[in-house]
Amino acid sequence: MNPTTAGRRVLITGGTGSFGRTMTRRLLDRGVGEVRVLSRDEAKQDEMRRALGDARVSYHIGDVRDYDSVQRASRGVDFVFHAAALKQVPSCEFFPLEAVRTNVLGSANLIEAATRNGVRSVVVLSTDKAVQPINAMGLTKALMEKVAQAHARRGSGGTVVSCVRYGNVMCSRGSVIPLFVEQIRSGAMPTVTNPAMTRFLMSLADSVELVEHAFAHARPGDVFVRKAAACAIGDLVVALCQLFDVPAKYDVIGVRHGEKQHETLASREELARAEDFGDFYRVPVDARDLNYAAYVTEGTLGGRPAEDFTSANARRLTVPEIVALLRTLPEIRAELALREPVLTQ
Ligand SMILES: O=c1ccn([C@@H]2O[C@H](COP(=O)(O)OP(=O)(O)O[C@H]3O[C@H](CO)[C@H](O)[C@H](O)[C@H]3O)[C@@H](O)[C@H]2O)c(=O)[nH]1
Repeated sequence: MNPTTAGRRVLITGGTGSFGRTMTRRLLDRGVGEVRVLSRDEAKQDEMRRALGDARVSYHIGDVRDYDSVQRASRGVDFVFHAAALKQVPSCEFFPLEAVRTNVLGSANLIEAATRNGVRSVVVLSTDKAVQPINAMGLTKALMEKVAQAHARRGSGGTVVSCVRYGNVMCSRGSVIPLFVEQIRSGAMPTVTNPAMTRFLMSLADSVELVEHAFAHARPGDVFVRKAAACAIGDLVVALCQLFDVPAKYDVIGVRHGEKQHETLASREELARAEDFGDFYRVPVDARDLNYAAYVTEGTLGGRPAEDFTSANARRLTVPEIVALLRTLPEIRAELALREPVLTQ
């Protein structure tokens, strides 16, 4: 990625979020010409502006729901990382149309504007919840992927649009690890929905690496999936309790709206046509055209479908492995340093 973004102009939608801030720093380190941050919240932009203090970053207030916002923000841009989304599962359950507006229509706006503005590559951030979705967040992210793939099938006029699918990004805003840490810090019992529930775990650095991989290798309509490891939520909370040296106890509160027991990063149908990159899968778009006979009466011989790739059958992290992983996270290291400086040495 290094040689190609140097001196270039990059737009990050949802740029003040965890991903956006990390990606911006990375791009600045690599000599990017300009990073445009597009987001709705001026306070977060101001905070980011003061934290970075770099004139190569410009801040644009706007909303991907509004075509004019993304049209203006993507003008003259070489590459786009599309991270703007409604991504909290419970809130999307209550406001599904809001999720449609941001995740589906907003993404369609962005792809259209980027194509018209001659952007070379757009990487769209998706989630494991988009596979065999059961909640509004996952359903809208699945449709977002479909919009990206339909764009690829139409012939993209030089703009390569690809998707990456993450699992849970550890310590991202509003996610469970910061909540558990806060509960442990305040002496409250961690609240566990279901200890046997499993999730793929990724660090922010892993997620940025996946986007960079997509950026470097994408063909139109590709979906990139990292072969992430998973953990049981009960093990995650036990690992945190060990790390902070408190008794491993928690309250079981029951599953929230729209939650799955296990997540799926790639379906067996996708895996049957996926290309194995070692740490990643590349799932190419099904590029057959609308010649119905080809797949209604004639069909295509495909490979034998593999199993789905799920957080239940992925490599399961043990408690000591989760402890080791948590220790690598800057947020956890900072928290440990406050409590017991010796632990971080
Ligand atoms: O008080 C709580 C809250 C959550 N959980 C559990 O912890 C796990 C992780 O919950 P998060 O809220 O951190 O994450 P979700 O899996 O619900 O969804 C998250 O991961 C997604 C990717 O799969 C998206 O990134 C999404 O934006 C983000 O909220 C889940 O099994 C959940 O049931 C608890 O045990 N106790």
